[in-house]
Amino acid sequence: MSENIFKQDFQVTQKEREGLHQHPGKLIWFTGLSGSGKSTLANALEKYWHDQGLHTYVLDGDNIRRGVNRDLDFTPEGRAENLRRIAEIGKLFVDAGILTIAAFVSPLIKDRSSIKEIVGADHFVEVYIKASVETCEKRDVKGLYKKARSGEISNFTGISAPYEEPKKADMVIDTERMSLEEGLEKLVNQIGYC
Ligand SMILES: Nc1ncnc2c1ncn2[C@@H]1O[C@H](COP(=O)(O)OS(=O)(=O)O)[C@@H](OP(=O)(O)O)[C@H]1O
Ligand SMILES: Nc1ncnc2c1ncn2[C@@H]1O[C@H](COP(=O)(O)OP(=O)(O)O)[C@@H](O)[C@H]1O
Repeated sequence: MSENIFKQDFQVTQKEREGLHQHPGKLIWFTGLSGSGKSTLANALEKYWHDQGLHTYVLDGDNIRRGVNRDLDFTPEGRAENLRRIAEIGKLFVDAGILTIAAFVSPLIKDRSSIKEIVGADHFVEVYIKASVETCEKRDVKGLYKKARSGEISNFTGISAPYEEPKKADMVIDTERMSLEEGLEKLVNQIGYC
């Protein structure tokens, strides 16, 4: 099948789109436990950049799983396919010259390495949104930890499924030690673009 499919090039290139936007296309990848602060920080970062006139978009776990990836579960295979598709979607957004923030638990090192490979290291920034299981469980924003403890939800990251901490993240935002404002400031200063 794939030997009969050819890459089609178009006149307008990624570089030209980036030139028009006056910033590069990037995939800023947030990984961390449920409740660590990924969505909160993604929202704050997009709002900050958008207000500076930059071209942005957020890909978020819950939203993608309610739509394009609604057929996938939380088994290791389901998560790997979820993340593979998101990496391909992220690659398209980068090609469109957009500063894209992806907020996914993405618990396994091997899956995060594959994402980086698909998107390309030059366009990829890995950010570990760090908070302990204990803190996330205390926050329990959606009541999912309670359900995981009672066995109502299986394969729940941090409780009944693993989370592998990044060993070499480009950036770490520790939401137990930093306020939302401090986390946002660190992201903006270290990633740049404004
Ligand atoms: N079993 C299990 N484990 C982890 N998370 C669960 C699970 N079941 C449902 N949820 C909710 O789904 C959100 C995580 O989806 P992701 O696509 O980010 O997960 S993954 O990257 O494929 O591991 C996650 O969103 P966040 O809380 O925003 O992280 C949860 O709300
Ligand atoms: N420093 C912080 N940075 C981000 N969120 C924080 C911080 N401190 C507390 N929180 C709270 O933690 C919760 C994180 O929830 P959420 O952003 O939905 O996490 P995730 O998307 O990782 O599941 C929110 O209720 C948020 O207000």
